[in-house]
Amino acid sequence: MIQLQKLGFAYSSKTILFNNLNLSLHEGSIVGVLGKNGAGKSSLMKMIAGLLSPQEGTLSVLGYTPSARVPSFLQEVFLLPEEPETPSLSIQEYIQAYSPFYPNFDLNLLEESLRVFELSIGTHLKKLSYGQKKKFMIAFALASRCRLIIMDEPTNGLDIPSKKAFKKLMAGTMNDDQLLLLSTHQINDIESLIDQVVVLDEGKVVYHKGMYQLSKELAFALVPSLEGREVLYSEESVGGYKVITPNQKMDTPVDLELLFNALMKNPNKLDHENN
Ligand SMILES: Nc1ncnc2c1ncn2[C@@H]1O[C@H](COP(=O)(O)OP(=O)(O)OP(=O)(O)O)[C@@H](O)[C@H]1O
Repeated sequence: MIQLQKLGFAYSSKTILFNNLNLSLHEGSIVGVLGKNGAGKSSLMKMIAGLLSPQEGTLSVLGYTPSARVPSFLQEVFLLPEEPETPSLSIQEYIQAYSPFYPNFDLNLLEESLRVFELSIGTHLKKLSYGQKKKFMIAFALASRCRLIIMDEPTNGLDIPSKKAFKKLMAGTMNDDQLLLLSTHQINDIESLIDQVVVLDEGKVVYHKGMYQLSKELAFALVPSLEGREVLYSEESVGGYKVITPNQKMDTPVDLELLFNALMKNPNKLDHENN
């Protein structure tokens, strides 16, 4: 669904953001995009949605060149930015005004999501808090039933019950012909949700792997000492060391935060896809 080849992008000649970026993503997945501040997560998402145009390489999304922004492409791609701007309308009016852009819009799903998020359809958007507005926009994005849904930091501003509701909604509503791309620093919010992880660093994809494959290859544990172990990465922690080791015996839950820290220290240490 998304193919990036040898992509190059710079906001100015002094700051090259992407240099030879390669990535291939297919439908039927929920993909988490991780990276340090300024790694380019939001820029990449904007590029995939056609709001920025790469200066080098090729980018194809659903068979389209995103920056051409043809209507049939825009109907199938929903980008929810980190700070969504909403017009001065009630939730009901917003739905009436914007749902016709999406041919597969699912009003039942929207109503169900509003119920889960405890939002009322008659409320004016200007009266919503930041987190409530965010929840409405998440609900609307899901209800668009676009084939590609992109969410930049979706859980930012959500309280703990809402984060739980978010995960439940995401896991229960995505179809096999859809791709959900999430960027976040809130790794714990997406750990159990995503089935692929992409890590950006220094203008490149330094890691891209399915969570199942990851748990087959690597083990994550808390151990009292490092002695006598083949350790790929370790971090001191309460009670000993958090370690990543080759998985030789059994699958352990993936600790994405530890994986991310390990990749930031040395992207080559873990098995990587340095396209
Ligand atoms: N409109 C812009 N003009 C110039 N530089 C920009 C612009 N937008 C972003 N940048 C720069 O591009 C780099 C990547 O920014 P981007 O917002 O894509 O990163 P990010 O990974 O989403 O960061 P964060 O995690 O902090 O949200 C940063 O160095 C940023 O300063």
